[in-house]
Amino acid sequence: MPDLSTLRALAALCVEAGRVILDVYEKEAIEVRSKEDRSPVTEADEAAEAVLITGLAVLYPGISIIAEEASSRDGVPGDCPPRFLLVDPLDGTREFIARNGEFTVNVGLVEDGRAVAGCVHAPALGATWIGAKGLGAFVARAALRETPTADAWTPIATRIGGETLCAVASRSHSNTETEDFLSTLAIGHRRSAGSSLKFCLVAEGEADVYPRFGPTMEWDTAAGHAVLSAAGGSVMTPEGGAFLYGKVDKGFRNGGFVAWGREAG
Ligand SMILES: Nc1ncnc2c1ncn2[C@@H]1O[C@H](COP(=O)(O)O)[C@@H](OP(=O)(O)O)[C@H]1O
Ligand SMILES: [Mg+2]
Repeated sequence: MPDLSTLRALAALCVEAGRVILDVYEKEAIEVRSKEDRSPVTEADEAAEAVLITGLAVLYPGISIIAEEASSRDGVPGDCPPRFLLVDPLDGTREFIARNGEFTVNVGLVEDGRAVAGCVHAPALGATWIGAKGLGAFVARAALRETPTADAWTPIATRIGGETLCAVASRSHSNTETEDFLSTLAIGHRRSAGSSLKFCLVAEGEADVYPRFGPTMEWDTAAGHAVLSAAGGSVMTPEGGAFLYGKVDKGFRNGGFVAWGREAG
């Protein structure tokens, strides 16, 4: 289990990766390639992942890392230990290309199938969220490219939904299952957001529920999941079971989930 100083050091590393991303974001033209699965990738994804892999080897020596770009290059590993890190260096590549600022750097720590600690950093928003089981969740807002100081961190917590709920859903990916699910709830307000920022909106008490029935990979969700759980929320399978990590047999692919501002059960 990490302590607060390790978590802050993890945030500093994510901000460092974010600087590399902003270097590309601020260029006049962003070069975009298509990966084998036809999803977009840019030079920022690869450069940021290299920064994270180097830094994580120092912060978490000896801990296996499963990262998006390495996995799309070399394939996902055929097994994984009980404790490992999931890295998505640039979640929301479509938002990055659209230049709407809603992309994030994500590092999540998994122990025995559970997302227990994580950091989500939004380089173009200057916002960083951290959280860990037993430590709580925190946000820091700083100038772009600046590492948050130790006193910049404010505790965050989910809210108890009122009569109607605020739902948050993907800006780029939705489907009829998501709409069908939302139609079963008393939704008073809807928001869209790209990437793992949706977990952070629920973690900060700005939304109550984030349903996702479209495909995601484990590295897309572990960091945001850890922050949300530490803030008092939960992520469940659509059937109400625990949403787990290390799904080697599924190639680290997630099924659908519903993220809530309240605890499981
Ligand atoms: N068909 C698909 N298969 C697997 N993952 C998908 C997918 N379509 C979208 N995603 C995942 O959804 C993420 C974007 O989420 P959102 O729509 O909430 O912003 C993408 O992250 P990347 O941008 O890191 O590739 C990608 O991993
Ligand atoms: Mg992603």
